[in-house]
Amino acid sequence: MTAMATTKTKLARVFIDGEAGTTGLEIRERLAGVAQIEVKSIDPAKRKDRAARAEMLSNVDLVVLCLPDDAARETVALADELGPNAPKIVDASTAHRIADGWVYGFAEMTPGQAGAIRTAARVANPGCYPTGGIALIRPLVEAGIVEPDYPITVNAVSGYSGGGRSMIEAYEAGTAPAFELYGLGLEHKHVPELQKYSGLTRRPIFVPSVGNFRQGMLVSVPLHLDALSGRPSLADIEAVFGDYYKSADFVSVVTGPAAKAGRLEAEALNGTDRLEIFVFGKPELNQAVLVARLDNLGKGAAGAAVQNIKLMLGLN
Ligand SMILES: NC(=O)C1=CN([C@@H]2O[C@H](COP(=O)(O)OP(=O)(O)OC[C@H]3O[C@@H](n4cnc5c(N)ncnc54)[C@H](OP(=O)(O)O)[C@@H]3O)[C@@H](O)[C@H]2O)C=CC1
Ligand SMILES: CC(=O)N[C@@H](CCC(=O)OP(=O)(O)O)C(=O)O
Repeated sequence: MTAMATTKTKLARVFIDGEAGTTGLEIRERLAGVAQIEVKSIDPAKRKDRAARAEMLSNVDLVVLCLPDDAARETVALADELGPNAPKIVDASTAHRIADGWVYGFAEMTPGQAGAIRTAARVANPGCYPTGGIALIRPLVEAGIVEPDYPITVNAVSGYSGGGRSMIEAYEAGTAPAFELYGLGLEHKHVPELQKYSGLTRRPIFVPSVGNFRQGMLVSVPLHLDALSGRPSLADIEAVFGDYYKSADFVSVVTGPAAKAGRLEAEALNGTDRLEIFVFGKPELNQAVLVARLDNLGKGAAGAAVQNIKLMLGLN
């Protein structure tokens, strides 16, 4: 008999804590297509059981937290108890986005960010709205066009899946409004990460809204060009974005007729992990509106999480 051993590549083991939730399901679907990853599931009856979760943590290479903030903190505490045997962590909740010891999981944010994610043990996945806002603001702050203390306003609209299971149920039962502004107390949970990673010293005003469509997102930033450093033209701003994202796989700058049409719908990137940037405006008025379009469940959540998981496991 030929002694030919079958060589089996070792798969990376990933546990999705909260795999039955909105974000967990999206991540699970995406990981099903990654040959080098084996997703480990917990007995659904034990999904909130501390001992069962601790046991799972000790048997995987990476855990993704798709949980409310308090439950995410609890899983991190369980991982801390494992010391050097703790798995790597990607946290999709808001709990650790500006916390020390965590790397912010927006790979295109700076030239070094993908490298930082690659070597990190703990990565905080960005919020959906900050993904759009930071993508628009940070390049202009770094280019010196937007001063860090410029009074920035960010407006945004999201599909209702952004609100998780309870909001999805309310919309699908027909009990939610067709459209509403919210966060009008100006304390939305995304403001701290939006400010920090955009590089702003002045707290931005953030006005989110939600409409009667399942997923899709537009994040917009109005600017008075004559109040910016160097009074840039629309073309100058487009050029900054074009250069900043020239090597990015998932972020692109849309120019030409689409950017001149003067209107934009929110659902065009649904089902993708991409983010598009548009520069609208009228030179004679010295006014511009920058817009980021993304799928809140794609680049705004699960797409970014899978991008981070792959980087952390050395798969891209
Ligand atoms: N929806 C979105 O667009 C985005 C959401 N996020 C973040 O991801 C996280 C999850 O959100 P989302 O998927 O929308 O929420 P969902 O409400 O859809 O899902 C949350 C999941 O967590 C489970 N869960 C709740 N408490 C515990 C616990 N103590 N132990 C174990 N499992 C628990 C829930 O189970 P059960 O229902 O049985 O209680 C449910 O399966 C949140 O922190 C959210 O902020 C991040 C980016 C985007
Ligand atoms: C429509 C809606 O309610 N959206 C959520 C944000 C969803 C999201 O991506 O935020 P996290 O990643 O921080 O959960 C909200 O405004 O709280």
